[in-house]
Amino acid sequence: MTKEDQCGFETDMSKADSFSPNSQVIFVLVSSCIVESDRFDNDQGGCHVWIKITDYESRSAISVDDTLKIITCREQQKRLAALQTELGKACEEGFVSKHLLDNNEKDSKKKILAVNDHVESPQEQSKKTKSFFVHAVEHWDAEFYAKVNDNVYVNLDAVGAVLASYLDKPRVYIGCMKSGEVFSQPEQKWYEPEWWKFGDGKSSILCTYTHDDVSAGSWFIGLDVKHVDEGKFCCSSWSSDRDSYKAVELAKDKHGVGQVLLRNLCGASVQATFKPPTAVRGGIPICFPQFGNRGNLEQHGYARNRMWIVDDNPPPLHPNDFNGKIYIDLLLKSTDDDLKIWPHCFEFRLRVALAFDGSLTLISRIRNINCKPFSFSIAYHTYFAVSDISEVRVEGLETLDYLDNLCNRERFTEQGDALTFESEVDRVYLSSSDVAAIFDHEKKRTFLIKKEGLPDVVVWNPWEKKSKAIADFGDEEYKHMLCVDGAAIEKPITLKPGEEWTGRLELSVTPTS
Ligand SMILES: O=P(O)(O)OC[C@H]1O[C@@H](O)[C@H](O)[C@@H](O)[C@@H]1O
Repeated sequence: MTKEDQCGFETDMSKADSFSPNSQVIFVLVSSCIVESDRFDNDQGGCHVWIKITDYESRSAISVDDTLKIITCREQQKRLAALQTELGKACEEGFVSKHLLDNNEKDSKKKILAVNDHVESPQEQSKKTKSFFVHAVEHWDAEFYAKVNDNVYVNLDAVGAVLASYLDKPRVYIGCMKSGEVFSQPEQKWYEPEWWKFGDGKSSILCTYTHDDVSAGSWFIGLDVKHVDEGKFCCSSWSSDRDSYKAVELAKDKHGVGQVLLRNLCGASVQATFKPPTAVRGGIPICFPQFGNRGNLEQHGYARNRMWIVDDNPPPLHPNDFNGKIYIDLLLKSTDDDLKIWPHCFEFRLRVALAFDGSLTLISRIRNINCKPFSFSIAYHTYFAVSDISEVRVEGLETLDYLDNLCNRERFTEQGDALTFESEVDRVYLSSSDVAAIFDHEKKRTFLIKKEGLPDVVVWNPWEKKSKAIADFGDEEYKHMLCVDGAAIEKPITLKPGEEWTGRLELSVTPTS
C-alpha cells in the first residue's frame, strides 16, 4: 500500500531535541504563500506557505529535510504513542495471545494477527505479506485490507478519508504506486534485485520478489482490480520524485535558502524578493502591530520582516487545531531594537496548520508580557491567486460599511450584491461576518475565508497603474491576484498586562460548477 521509508521517523525524531531555537534561528516569511509554480500567472490551483529556514551561526543545526520530517511526524508520534498504550493494555488482557487466536476463531475479527512459522528477514518479507493477506481474507470480513510497513507512521485520519471515498467501488487496489517495469539498475531507487523474474512467464502467479511491494503489485496484475495510484499514501513527498499531490515540499529559493513549502491556496509575485528583511510580495504576510500607515511604524508594522523562531513548547491549543494536520508553531518577541520603535513587550505565537484536504489555518495568540497596556492592529495580508480579476466576485461583504483608502479613508456603504473588480480597490470593510468567499468562475473554484476575532476585511488590488509603480510586482500581475485579509483594524485591540488575544483564519478551497 505504501512506498516505504518515507517518514524515516525514528532517526528523525531522535534529532528533535537538538532543534532548539538557540541552535537554529528560523526566518519566517510569516506564512507567505506561493502558487505551485511560484507565480501569480501560472496558478495550478495550489499554493505554498513559505517558511524560510536558514542556518544561523550553527553547525549542529538540523537540516531542512529533518525539520520537515519532525513537523510532519510529530502528530503521528502522539497518535502512535496513544495507540501503543492501548495496545499495551490490550496485550495485558491477553488480547493478542496466540492461544486466544487459535482457540477462539469466532472472535478473530477483533484479534491481532500472529503470523505462524515466519522467519523475520528481508528476504522473507514477501512471504509474510502473502501470509497476512491469506489470513486476513480468510478470517476478517473487512472493506479494505491494508499493508503498511512498520517504519511508516500512518496518518489514520487521512487514510480513513481516502478509503471512504472508494467504499462504493469494488475491487480496487490503492497505493502510492510506480507503474510499469520494475527497476533493474542497482543505482535506481526501489531497485528490485529479482527484477528478472518479472513477467518472464515462468513464475507462478504468486511469485515473490525481494521487495514485498513489488510482489504485492505483481499479484494484483492478473486480477480484475482497478489500480488506483494515490499519491497521498506516500506519507509525504519530501523523498518522492512524484509530481502528484504534494502537500509538503522542500525547495530552495533563488538564494539557495532551504524552504518548507506547505501547499495551499495563495500566490506570490514573480518579482517577489525573498531576502530578509523585506516583506514578500505574496503569501500571507502578517501585518502587526500596525496596519498600513496608520501609525508611526513602517508600513504594515514590522512583524512581517522579522526573524521568527520555532516554538517547541507552545501553550496547548484545542485538539481541533492539530488533529490530522501538519503544523508548526512560531514565536515572535520584540528585540531591544524593536522596543525602541514600539515600546511594548509581547509574545506573538503563530500556529500554521495544514490539513490533509489542503485547508490552511493560522492561529495567532498575542500576549502582553509588559506591565502596561498596549493596543495593536493586525491583518493576515492574504494574496489569493485568481484566474482573472475581472471575472471574480467576493461575497460576504455586501451592505457593509467600508473605509476607502483611495479616498482618505472616507466611510462608504457597499451597495452591490457582490464585490466585482474593474479598477483599483483598497478598502477596509468593517464589522463583517466570520465568512467571506471569493468565487473564481474560470477556475471553477471558491476560496472560503473563515475567521474569528478579526472583524474587518481588507480588499486590495492595485490594478494597472499602481502595479507599475510597485517595484517587486509585475505590470500585469494585478490580473491574477486579489488580497482579501482577515483583520482587526478599525478598533485596535487593547491588551492589559498578562492578557492574551486570539485571532484565527481558516482558508479552504472548494470546487464550484
Ligand atoms: O506594498 P505593501 O506594503 O505590501 O502593501 C500593499 C497594500 O496592502 C494593502 O493591504 C493596503 O490596503 C494597501 O494600501 C497597500 O498598498
